[in-house]
Amino acid sequence: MTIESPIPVIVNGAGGKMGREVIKHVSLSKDMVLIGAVDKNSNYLGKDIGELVGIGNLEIPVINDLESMLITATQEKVPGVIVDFTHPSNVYNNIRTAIAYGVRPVVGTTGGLTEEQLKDLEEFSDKASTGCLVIPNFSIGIVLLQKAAIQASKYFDDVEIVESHHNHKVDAPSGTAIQTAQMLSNSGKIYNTSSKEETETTGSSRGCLASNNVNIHSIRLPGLIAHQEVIFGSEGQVYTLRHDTSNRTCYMPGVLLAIRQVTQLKHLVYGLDKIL
Ligand SMILES: NC(=O)C1=CN([C@@H]2O[C@H](COP(=O)(O)OP(=O)(O)OC[C@H]3O[C@@H](n4cnc5c(N)ncnc54)[C@H](OP(=O)(O)O)[C@@H]3O)[C@@H](O)[C@H]2O)C=CC1
Ligand SMILES: O=C(O)C1=N[C@H](C(=O)O)C[C@H](O)C1
Repeated sequence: MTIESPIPVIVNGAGGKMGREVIKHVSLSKDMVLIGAVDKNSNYLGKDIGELVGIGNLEIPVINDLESMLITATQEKVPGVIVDFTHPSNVYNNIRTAIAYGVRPVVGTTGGLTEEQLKDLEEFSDKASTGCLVIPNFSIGIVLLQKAAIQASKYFDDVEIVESHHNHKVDAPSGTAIQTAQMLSNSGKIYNTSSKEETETTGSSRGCLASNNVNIHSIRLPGLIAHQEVIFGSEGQVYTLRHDTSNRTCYMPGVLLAIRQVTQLKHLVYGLDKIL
């Protein structure tokens, strides 16, 4: 019987809301070993990440130097994985740098990749034969909502998305809403053509127009975590699909699955639905 080495995992954005959950769950997973915690927030630098997230000393200080962490990962027996929950402004560079070092990225950060950048990363990952997962939403509930929305879109020609998040979110619309609109558009259908030509008295009252004319509306309020409604309408009826996040642990089964799956991949995959 061969005993497989645990997957070495680095968490980037380790001190943030998502990073802290990932640290806890990776530390509890027998087939993974946490080797590093990166965060640029100076409040966390030098502190032990285990102490910071409340699970006891792990002897892993938070550092700000991503590249030196990636070099450390290359010295491990098996290829490492880096989980990124940071900020839209740096995510493209983080992914490229990780792939260049042969460390597989699992990316949850939203709002930071243009279509061109995603395409470039696809090519780069392919050339390097290094797996990469870019996942706008790690919850199973959203995957199921999106599947139901694709079904419903065969019968409804009018649809709008309302996404609501906590007021610390920096990107709008949410990555999940953009992905949902893209999924609804894969059929080629152009939505909402029945609406009258409109005048917006105050700017953007009708939200933004995403793929194939799907409107997305973004709400930001304290007290919210992450919520999405996909609302279909036709003559005499409204059909609403809704997902609510009450706790960030809902993302963790998806994150752990992604860490395991990315080690088996040699190219970039977009979306949790593709690896379930
Ligand atoms: N895919 C999914 O299922 C989910 C995705 N997300 C996405 O994940 C991202 C993070 O969310 P969340 O944890 O709530 O955000 P937080 O702001 O709570 O955490 C992000 C952390 O990363 C740090 N950071 C910012 N820039 C860098 C950098 N260049 N290098 C290293 N660390 C950095 C931040 O520091 P500082 O405080 O100084 O900015 C902070 O400590 C967002 O894009 C969000 O939309 C969130 C939930 C689920
Ligand atoms: O910032 C968040 O919180 C979330 N971001 C992701 C997104 O933009 O879709 C996923 C989830 O909605 C939570």
